[in-house]
Amino acid sequence: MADTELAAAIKSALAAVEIPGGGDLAGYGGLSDIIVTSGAVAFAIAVAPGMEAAFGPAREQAIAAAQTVAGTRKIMVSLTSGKPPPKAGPTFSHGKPVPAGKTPVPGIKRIIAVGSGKGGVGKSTTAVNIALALQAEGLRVGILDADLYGPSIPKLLGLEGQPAIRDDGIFSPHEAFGLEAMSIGSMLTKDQAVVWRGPMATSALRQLLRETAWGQLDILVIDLPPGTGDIHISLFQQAEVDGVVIVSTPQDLALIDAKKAIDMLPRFGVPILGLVENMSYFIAPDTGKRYDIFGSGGAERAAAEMGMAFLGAIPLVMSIREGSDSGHPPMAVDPAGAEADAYRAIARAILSRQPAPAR
Ligand SMILES: Nc1ncnc2c1ncn2[C@@H]1O[C@H](COP(=O)(O)OP(=O)(O)OP(=O)(O)O)[C@@H](O)[C@H]1O
Repeated sequence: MADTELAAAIKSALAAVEIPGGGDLAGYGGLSDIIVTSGAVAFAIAVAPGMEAAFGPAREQAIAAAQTVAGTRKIMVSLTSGKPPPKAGPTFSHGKPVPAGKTPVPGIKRIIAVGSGKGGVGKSTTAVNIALALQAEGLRVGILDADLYGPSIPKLLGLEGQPAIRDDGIFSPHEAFGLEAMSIGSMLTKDQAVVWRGPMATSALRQLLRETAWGQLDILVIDLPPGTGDIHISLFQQAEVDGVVIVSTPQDLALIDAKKAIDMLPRFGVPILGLVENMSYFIAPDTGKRYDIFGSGGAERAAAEMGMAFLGAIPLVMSIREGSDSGHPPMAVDPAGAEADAYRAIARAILSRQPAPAR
């Protein structure tokens, strides 16, 4: 079945799902487009603030109904709270038409998200150092840890304590190395497990993004969770993300995962800025000799095959691991070092594709 036919069949199946207040999901104005990829089906249900729990059963039934027609594809349904999107007509933000449901985040000119196909490839480390490298280019930069299931920004930036909350309930972000930083991780006790149900995670993301006093930022870097899921869908549907950077290691498996991760982006209208190859090669600390331990050029070839830009490669070096794991990002503590050069080159490649902040 073609993707459009499958989307239509899923929409018909959603007619069997009752929603709070009467009526069915297929006819509900808050139902987003149904996005079908080779491995997944994704859609969102916009509900009024406070109605997330009431819509929980409808979400479960929607997943079950979609699964009956979608075969082995993974079904991802998120509840987004806020005003249901208007039924017709584009809304306008900063002079540009934006798809229904997306609203700008006040004070933030551009949003760049950093994602990966799977965990452990160094996505968060790369996000932090790219944010610092963008700052080194003279931009005001913030970083939001959207990896709600495994937040690592507090460790990477050495954030201590909880963010302050103003009288009006808005978070004051942490300041670290000149970055404005927010992470759910700094609100958890050490080793506390994060168990979110989908709607809770998406509303936590909305709060972190929209109820933080970011000030005026040229760029907000968002560290996404690995893979694709509720958080990605929720973010891409509520905010205009100007581009996504995909981080991958050279191993083939990770690259296959990365391909899956990027497959869904164009369907949300989110541009892919390009691929960063992390832990690309190893420089022996004693001899300075370079070893392409996983083979070389895999990510660059994969990027070319997928028709996207190759933004650069970061070596596998002990100083990155040690500095990152102790809250001393190499880009901040050794801006003249070779590692910083690699991150700076990537930041410049990003800016060359996303020139001056336009909003
Ligand atoms: N270029 C590098 N050289 C050496 N170590 C690195 C490099 N990049 C990341 N690391 C290390 O790899 C580990 C995983 O990195 P990181 O937490 O950034 O990955 P991630 O993809 O964000 O993982 P998760 O999916 O768990 O969030 C960390 O210990 C980090 O210090």
